[in-house]
Amino acid sequence: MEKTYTLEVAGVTRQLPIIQIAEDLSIASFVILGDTELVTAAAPLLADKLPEVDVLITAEAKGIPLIHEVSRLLQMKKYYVARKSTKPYMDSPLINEVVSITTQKTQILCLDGADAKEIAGKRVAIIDDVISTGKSLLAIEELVNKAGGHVVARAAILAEGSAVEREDILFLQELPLFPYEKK
Ligand SMILES: O=P(O)(O)OC[C@H]1O[C@H](OP(=O)(O)OP(=O)(O)O)[C@H](O)[C@@H]1O
Ligand SMILES: Nc1ncnc2[nH]cnc12
Repeated sequence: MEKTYTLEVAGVTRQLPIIQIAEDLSIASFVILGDTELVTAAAPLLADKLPEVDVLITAEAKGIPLIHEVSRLLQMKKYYVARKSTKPYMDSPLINEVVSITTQKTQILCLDGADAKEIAGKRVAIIDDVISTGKSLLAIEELVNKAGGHVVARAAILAEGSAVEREDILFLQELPLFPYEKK
């Protein structure tokens, strides 16, 4: 039978499948895409924790439903998404490399130049579903800095592994890593 981890967050319980991602490491897979109940339960709690900010930004893909709901609750008319590929409709995108705990090949993060212009000089909150190694967070922060914005908050539903020790992030719940778990 599949091993699972019971996550309780924002009054919602989920059985997360434990998935091996490296020879010596498994994670409890947390996928909020499609999970309306969890996103709508977690977003107001995160929104309450945020300081005053001008704009919100996330990275494609799993942060998108969350940032949408947080933005809606804060009555912000727009949010920003750093994409994982460039598109022909982007105007001079800013590009950075990103490696996350689940990354299997080099990925990029890019911010449309038109969005970058709007972020310049703004107080920015980075929103994500989970912060683990912090590399995705850092890659987004570097893009915001390149755009001339100032990151004033870093928020996620979950802090995974050693991220729970960070004092510069806001989060609702901890998620353990599973080193040397055998299937
Ligand atoms: O702290 P880190 O180790 O960087 O991990 C956190 C990142 O990993 C996940 O995205 P993932 O890379 O799995 O991409 P996806 O959202 O496109 O599925 C998550 O949405 C975060 O952005
Ligand atoms: N536990 C997790 N599940 C899915 N994606 C992740 N990215 C970082 N940690 C993750």
